[in-house]
Amino acid sequence: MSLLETRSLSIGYSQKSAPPKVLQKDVSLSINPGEIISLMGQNGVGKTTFVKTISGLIPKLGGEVYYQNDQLEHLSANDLARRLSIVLTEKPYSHNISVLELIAIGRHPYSNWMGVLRAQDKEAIDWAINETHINYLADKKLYELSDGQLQKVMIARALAQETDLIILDEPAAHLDLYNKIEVMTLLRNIAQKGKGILISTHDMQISTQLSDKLWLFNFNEPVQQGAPEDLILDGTLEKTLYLQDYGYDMIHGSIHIGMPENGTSVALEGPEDVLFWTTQALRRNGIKISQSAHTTISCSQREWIVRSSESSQHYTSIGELLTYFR
Ligand SMILES: Nc1ncnc2c1ncn2[C@@H]1O[C@H](COP(=O)(O)OP(=O)(O)OP(=O)(O)O)[C@@H](O)[C@H]1O
Repeated sequence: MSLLETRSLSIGYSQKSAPPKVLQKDVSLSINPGEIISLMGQNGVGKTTFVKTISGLIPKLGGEVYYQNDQLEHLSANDLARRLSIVLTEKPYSHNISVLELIAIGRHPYSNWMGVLRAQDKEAIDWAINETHINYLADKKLYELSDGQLQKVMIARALAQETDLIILDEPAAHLDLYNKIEVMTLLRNIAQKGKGILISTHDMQISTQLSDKLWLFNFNEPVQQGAPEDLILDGTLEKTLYLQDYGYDMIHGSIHIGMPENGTSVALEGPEDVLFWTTQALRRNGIKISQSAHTTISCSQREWIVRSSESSQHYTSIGELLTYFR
């Protein structure tokens, strides 16, 4: 049974004295237990609107949303909070509460009418704090946290809620690489235990390395979905994100950011890792890599030899090599 399913869902906003602004229509998608899905698309395409619509925070324009076969409209706020936890990019309303108090809010759907925490609530809170490695922050007030620390705390709050489905809007936006990898690994482990995870993101590493599936939103086009690797190889990802003009590198899943070519071209040879970084540096400086060029660079771990018909020059770093072309 799907944890979440949308059937012919239309999302967007009603407007006074004008037809509704429809951002996406006919969206039929589902998340199964154990899946991590990344929702991607350009700015303004409707990702946050989709997340808010399926969470019942804003009204849909048409179609249906189901949680384990129950229609969203038929679930009470408490029922929904036991099935779905959300980490939005918006900051919490009050910054004057402690990390522990915020995470305890995640237990609200389970605690009694006075909000008293039982042993199992405390266990869930401890588990969430341990999994996100934020023990050292537990007693701090939210206003004392950095953006990245607050982000991990918000993830811990969602984990403490112990729902089968977790939705995260840009979970790594404020995280350094180490913490991002930690959170990605954590999400993978949680998914392996049978939870479903939906991430709205612009982060190519999260979407293509972490996710089982991508949902790609585009303007005035049907939603595309599939394994990231399939959508990369058939060109769908490149097209949906409008990367064609920037030379999307399908082999490394990265973009070439460089100067316009300046008329210089070189042929390169050497070990793969050195070639990769040498290529990046040369392209950034407008130099074209062409195996038929007259100038050749032979790379090794510590030496770059530039050979042309007139000369042969030795360099011991990429930084030095670039001086040859300047
Ligand atoms: N409350 C609102 N009323 C009317 N239009 C809105 C409202 N909120 C957002 N929009 C518009 O809806 C469109 C989609 O916004 P949304 O935030 O869903 O995009 P997004 O895909 O999440 O973008 P981003 O990648 O920039 O976060 C935008 O054009 C935005 O201006």
